Amino acid sequence: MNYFNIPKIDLHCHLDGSVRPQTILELARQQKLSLPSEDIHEIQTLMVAPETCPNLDEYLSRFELPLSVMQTQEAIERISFEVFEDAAKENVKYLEVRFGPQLHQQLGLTFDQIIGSAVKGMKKAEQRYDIHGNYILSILRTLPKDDIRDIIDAGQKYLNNGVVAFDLAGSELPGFCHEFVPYAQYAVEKGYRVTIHAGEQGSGQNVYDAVSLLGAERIGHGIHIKGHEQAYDLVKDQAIALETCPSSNVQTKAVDTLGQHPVKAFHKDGVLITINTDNRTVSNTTMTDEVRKVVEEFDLTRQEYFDIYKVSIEHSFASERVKQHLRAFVE
Ligand SMILES: O=c1[nH]cnc2c1ncn2[C@@H]1O[C@H](CO)[C@@H](O)[C@H]1O
Ligand SMILES: [Zn+2]
Repeated sequence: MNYFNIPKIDLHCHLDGSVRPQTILELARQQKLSLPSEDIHEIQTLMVAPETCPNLDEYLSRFELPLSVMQTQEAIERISFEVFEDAAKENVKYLEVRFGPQLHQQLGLTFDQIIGSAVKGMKKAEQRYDIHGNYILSILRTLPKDDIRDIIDAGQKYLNNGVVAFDLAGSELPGFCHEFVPYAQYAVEKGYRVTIHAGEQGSGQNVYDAVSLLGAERIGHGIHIKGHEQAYDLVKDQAIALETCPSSNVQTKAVDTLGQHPVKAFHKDGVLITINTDNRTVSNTTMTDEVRKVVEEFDLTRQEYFDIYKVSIEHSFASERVKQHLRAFVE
C-alpha cells in the first residue's frame, strides 16, 4: 500500500501541536520574542514530546512554546494555512483541526479575532489545495469556566462556515464531565456538534459520561472503554466513533506499545474507529505515518483501510456536499 498516495482523513488534529518548527523561529523573530534556542533542531527537540513521556501532563507541557508565538491574528492565520497545506501535500482530503481559543488571548485578541483568523487561514488553503476542513473549538477543562459561553457565542458566527464542533481538552480528571453539562448543552442548542477527549488518561467512565451527559457523538481517544463494559457497550450501541491517535497514545502512556493498542480489537468487534494524528509536531508524525503504523502493526488489508476511511467520512462533521466529494475516493 502506498501510504502517502492513499486518500486520508484526519478528524483529530490540534493546531498548536502541529506548528512547523521553522515557523516558530520566523514568528519569534518577527514578534521580537526570545526563544530558548535559535537552532531549528533544538526547537524541534523542544516541541516533540519524548517517547519516554511519563504521562499526558508532561506531553501537554510541549504546547507552551508554540502558543507563545500564536498570539496575533497574522500568526494564527499563517499557522492554520500551513497545517492544512502540510496535510494536503500528503493527500489528506479532509481535516478537522481543533484549538483552544482561551490560549490565544495573551496579547488581548478577542475570541472573534482568534477564531476568525484560524478560519481565514483554512479557507486560503482550501482554495489552493484539494483539501476541505473545519474547526473544532476546544475548551480547556482545567481553566476557569467564566468565558466558555463567550467562546461558543463567538464561534456561532462561523458555524457551518468553518466551525462545526465543541470539544473538551487538556488534562483528564475523573468525573470531569459533570461540571460541563450546561456548557455542552448551550453549544448543542446553538448548533454545535460534540466530540470530547475522554478515556485517554482517565477511565472508561469518563467516556460513558461524555456520551450520556454531554452528548458526545465522537470521542477523542476512548482507549479506556477497554475493560469498562458499560462504556464499551454504549459506544458500540450508539455508533460513537473513536478518534484514535496511535503515536500520541504511546507517548502519553495511554498504551505501553503500539502492539498493545486496542484499535484492531475494537475494529474487529464493530466499535467504530478512525485514524488521526493528534499533534503533527508534538507527536512528530503525519497521517501517512499513522496510517502506515496501524496498517502494518495490525496487518490490515486495503479493504479494511478503506472501511476505516469510510467511518471517518460518515462520522466527520463535514457537510453532505463535502462527504460526497470524499466518498468519490473510496476504492
Ligand atoms: O491528546 C491530548 N489530550 C488532551 N489534551 C490535548 C491533547 N493534545 C493537545 N491537547 C490540548 O489541547 C489544547 C488545544 O489544542 C492544547 O494546547 C493542549 O493543551
Ligand atoms: Zn487531542
